[in-house]
Amino acid sequence: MSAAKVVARLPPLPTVRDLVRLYRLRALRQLSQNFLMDQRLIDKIVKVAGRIKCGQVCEVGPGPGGITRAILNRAPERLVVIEKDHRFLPTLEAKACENRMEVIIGDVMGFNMEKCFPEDFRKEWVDEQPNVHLIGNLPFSVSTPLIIKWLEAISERRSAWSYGRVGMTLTFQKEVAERMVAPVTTSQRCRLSIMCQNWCDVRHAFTIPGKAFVPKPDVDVGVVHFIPKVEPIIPLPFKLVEKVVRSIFSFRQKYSIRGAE
Ligand SMILES: C[S@@+](CC[C@H](N)C(=O)[O-])C[C@H]1O[C@@H](n2cnc3c(N)ncnc32)[C@H](O)[C@@H]1O
Repeated sequence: MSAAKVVARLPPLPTVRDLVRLYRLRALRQLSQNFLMDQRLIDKIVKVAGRIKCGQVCEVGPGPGGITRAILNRAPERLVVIEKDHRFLPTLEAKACENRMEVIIGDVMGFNMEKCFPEDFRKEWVDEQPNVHLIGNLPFSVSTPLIIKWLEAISERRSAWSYGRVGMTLTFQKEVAERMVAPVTTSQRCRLSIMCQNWCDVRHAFTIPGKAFVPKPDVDVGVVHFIPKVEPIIPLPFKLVEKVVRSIFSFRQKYSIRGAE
């Protein structure tokens, strides 16, 4: 028998017309609905997350499920998705039926993320590295408050975060992504740079042009990868670091010192 290469045949990504037809969908601006339609870029985001096979994954804002499908293709042990817009429920549930996937319809802002990761998630550790991931093409409207909330969870080593090792692959407005990774001497250095870099190793993996989304946002998008540090640079409580950094930057701003936020 010839060793013919078996290629998994996946249905094509929904086109904008499909989306409109399937959900009678109008992208909701208030939910920052900009859908990524480029399969190559979707795969690239999931690749940045690293080793997902047999891991625990949580996706925020799956929408019609383009990234969800790319995650499922990498065979995680379990995937939990959290989506606020109930119009996506039928499509997401259809995916969930065939896979180890759970769909939660709700607001991620008020959601206790620890619920996404099971008690025994430590079983997934490989060479002392847990295979636990948080992935999301985040809604711009809540992306910065969300990362602050998750950094606080990492700093307090809460439940699934308690070992401080949940890797995060998330999207932000390109400018915000650049500020997150800004080194000390640059003008982009701000409060967010210090907060992110204190608890995580942060990398701006790549930029997605606005035109890759439907509808097209006014800005380009940066994909940022966070690996929580085992120990923070400043080993103080989150709120205290936040307060100190805030006052330093408001001082810099007041006296017009370069690099103030
Ligand atoms: C930028 S879109 C990304 C959609 C899809 N993942 C993609 O890449 O094409 C953001 C998604 O997050 C959802 N969303 C917005 N606010 C949310 C919230 N507070 N909680 C959960 N999901 C939210 C939106 O409905 C939308 O599906």
